[in-house]
Amino acid sequence: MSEAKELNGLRERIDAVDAQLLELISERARCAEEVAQVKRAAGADSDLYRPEREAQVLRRVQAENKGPLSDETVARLFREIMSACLALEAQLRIAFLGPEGTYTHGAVLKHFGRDTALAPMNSLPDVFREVESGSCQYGVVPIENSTEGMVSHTLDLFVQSPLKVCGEVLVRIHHHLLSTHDEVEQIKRVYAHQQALAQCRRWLDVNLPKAELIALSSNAEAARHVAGEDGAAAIAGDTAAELYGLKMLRRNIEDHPDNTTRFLVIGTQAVPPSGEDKTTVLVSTPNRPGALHRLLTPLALNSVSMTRIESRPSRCVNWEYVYFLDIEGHADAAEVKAALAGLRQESDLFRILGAYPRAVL
Ligand SMILES: O=C(O)C(=O)C[C@]1(C(=O)O)C=C[C@@H](O)C=C1
Repeated sequence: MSEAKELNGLRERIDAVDAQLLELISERARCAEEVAQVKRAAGADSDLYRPEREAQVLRRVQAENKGPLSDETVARLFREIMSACLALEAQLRIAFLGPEGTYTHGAVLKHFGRDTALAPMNSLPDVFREVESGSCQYGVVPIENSTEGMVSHTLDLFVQSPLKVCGEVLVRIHHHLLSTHDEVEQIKRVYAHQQALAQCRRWLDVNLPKAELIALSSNAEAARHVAGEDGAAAIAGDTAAELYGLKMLRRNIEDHPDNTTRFLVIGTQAVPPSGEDKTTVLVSTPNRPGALHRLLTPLALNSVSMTRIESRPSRCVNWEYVYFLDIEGHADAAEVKAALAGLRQESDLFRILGAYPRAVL
């Protein structure tokens, strides 16, 4: 068979599959519209977005995937299908630390897909405020980075805010050298956020030892800047490259390849169990010997695993601290409930910040 004939045959098969896919995706979208009607009839208008259900759908398609596409790719495709289906039910507005093109913007797209309205904010307090006021239903904020540690500003904002944690997003931070030029040799100046310059220090020393390094307020700002400047490159991620139409001169130039940032989704919704969940609590204890030990004992007694503990000054009394605990399991699960009851007895301040699905993507 000639190549053209073989290609034609395969393309006919692809066309037929696409027609079926379109029919099935449309059928799925019609189901989502009906789901919205059922929710509205039950008065559950505000909770059209269901994080626990989305996590279950994504986990199921990954478990059932037989290839050749990777589990990650299949989940990403279904992420976008669900995002489009949800957009038929309601238009979500998501606040995040802007400008567009930041890694937080990347986290929003990864978690919610592309069918939401974006509300880039100038500061983390603005993100909390937008969600508290109801202008945005959800917000996405950075909470910790595997090399830089906690984002203490975010933790402090939780102490004052009534908002809940509705989800988590893990984003592998890959820094790329972006430019309008084709060759690294053409680059005389490199713009990026101070942290990104530091995280690519070794690569820059070896590959662009003579380039001037200029710190800007964000990597996205750097990408926007170089789009119009000769001899310049920015260090930024995929989202910024796409947004500003820049070429990837070199990919993954970070010195530590497994640099990951964890983001939290904040909102007003209490999320039911998804089957694989986490709970974040905020507690404080009086400052006396053995207080922290006593505080954590109920977790051990109920075989509940703590994955993280962070302390922050309480800002009410000098040398008194509040603790943020991440524990495995949903706050409604029997053993977690029992552990939290014990914890509550040992603490002055006790708040469940949220129980939410473990990150899937
Ligand atoms: O199952 C629901 O509650 C739906 O609204 C449907 C659906 C989906 O497309 O699968 C859409 C949005 C929700 O966030 C969860 C799932």
